[in-house]
Amino acid sequence: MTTIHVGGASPYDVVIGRDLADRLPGMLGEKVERVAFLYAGTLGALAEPVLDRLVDRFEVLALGLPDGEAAKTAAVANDCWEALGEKGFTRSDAVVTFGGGATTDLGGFVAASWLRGVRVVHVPTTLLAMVDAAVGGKTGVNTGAGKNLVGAFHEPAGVLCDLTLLRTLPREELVAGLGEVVKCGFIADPRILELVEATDPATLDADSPVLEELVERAIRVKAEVVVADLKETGGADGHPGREMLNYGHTLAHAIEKREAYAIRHGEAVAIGCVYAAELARLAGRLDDATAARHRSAFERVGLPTTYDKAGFDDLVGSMRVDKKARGSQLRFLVLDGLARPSILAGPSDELLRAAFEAVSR
Ligand SMILES: NC(=O)c1ccc[n+]([C@@H]2O[C@H](COP(=O)([O-])OP(=O)(O)OC[C@H]3O[C@@H](n4cnc5c(N)ncnc54)[C@H](O)[C@@H]3O)[C@@H](O)[C@H]2O)c1
Ligand SMILES: O=C(O)C(=O)C[C@@H](O)[C@H](O)[C@H](O)COP(=O)(O)O
Ligand SMILES: [Zn+2]
Repeated sequence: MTTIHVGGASPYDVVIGRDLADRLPGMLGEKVERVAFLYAGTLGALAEPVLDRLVDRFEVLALGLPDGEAAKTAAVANDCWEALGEKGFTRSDAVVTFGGGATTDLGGFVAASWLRGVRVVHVPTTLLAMVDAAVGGKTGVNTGAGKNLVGAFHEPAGVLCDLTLLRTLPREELVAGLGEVVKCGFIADPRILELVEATDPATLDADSPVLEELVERAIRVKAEVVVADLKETGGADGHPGREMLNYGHTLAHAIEKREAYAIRHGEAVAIGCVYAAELARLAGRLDDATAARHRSAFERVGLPTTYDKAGFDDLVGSMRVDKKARGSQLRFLVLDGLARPSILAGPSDELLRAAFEAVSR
């Protein structure tokens, strides 16, 4: 078992290991009386051991949520608020989330907004949620205009990454999670890329020690970044700060919207990172070999690196509501080299299009 401490004004621990359900009540603390257990509704059987531990110690309100991205709506958040209101949840009560990143984002947002903020502990059940969504306090829902446009920063009181929960995760979901892991390799920890390149991707499963190392490394990357710049206001000396975690996401979120969320987030991130690498290469900021390594690393684990050529105009429209945009200016997180994140502000239409050609099919 490994514990990664995430410092800052509201510090917490991310515990990574196996069969961790017994640790959950302790993470909630002594003062909590009632717990709202917000879980992905399709995962009832998987949630049972965790729910049992909660029922032993707390009064529990269990709310099954719609599966995946369908949970990330204002309407679902509202249903949760109404349920908490009916039970009279107070500020000394807490939320526990159990599911993938869509569940932790929605549940985190409910916790952030109920009474302006109650404790939340995340129990992520996908690789993606373990290495990314459950850590760092970004919570939120989608709107008609795009992804994650309403939300709040609300750090968890703890995160429990029980790798045994990944045993039932479909292969494509595990692969999607590797998209965010490989992203961390490019922005901050090249050892991640070496591990991915040296390992047969088929062996990366819930019981793989290499997967465990990848999980730990990706969480360390995220923890270090969010401690330095929780609210994404930027780092010192022009360093992009937390925006570095958004590598590949400008295009990724636009693709997800265009696909009505039928593409997995991690898949879209892979395409988005290859696109960002092409932008940087064509702008003369990234060498050819590192750009090519993007394509090979994401493809090696089974992720897509190309997208429908016809989508360009629609995607550019959606990218304009990306949170990194300022006024009419698009801003992209790019690399000036391996693990050297920086910002490309106001790229020309020609550059946007040329880079898109390189990822088009
Ligand atoms: N807040 C953040 O910092 C952050 C970071 C990255 C991603 N995200 C968000 O996370 C979401 C993507 O998360 P995701 O990839 O986990 O997708 P998801 O939550 O949609 O889960 C994917 C699918 O896996 C199923 N599933 C989950 N755990 C399972 C298990 N153990 N066994 C069997 N099936 C299981 C779910 O029911 C769902 O159908 C996106 O909405 C993305 O925007 C947020
Ligand atoms: O934690 C962050 O910061 C990230 O950007 C991590 C991303 O992987 C994640 O998908 C996040 O939800 C994107 O946030 P958004 O601010 O672009 O909505
Ligand atoms: Zn992401």
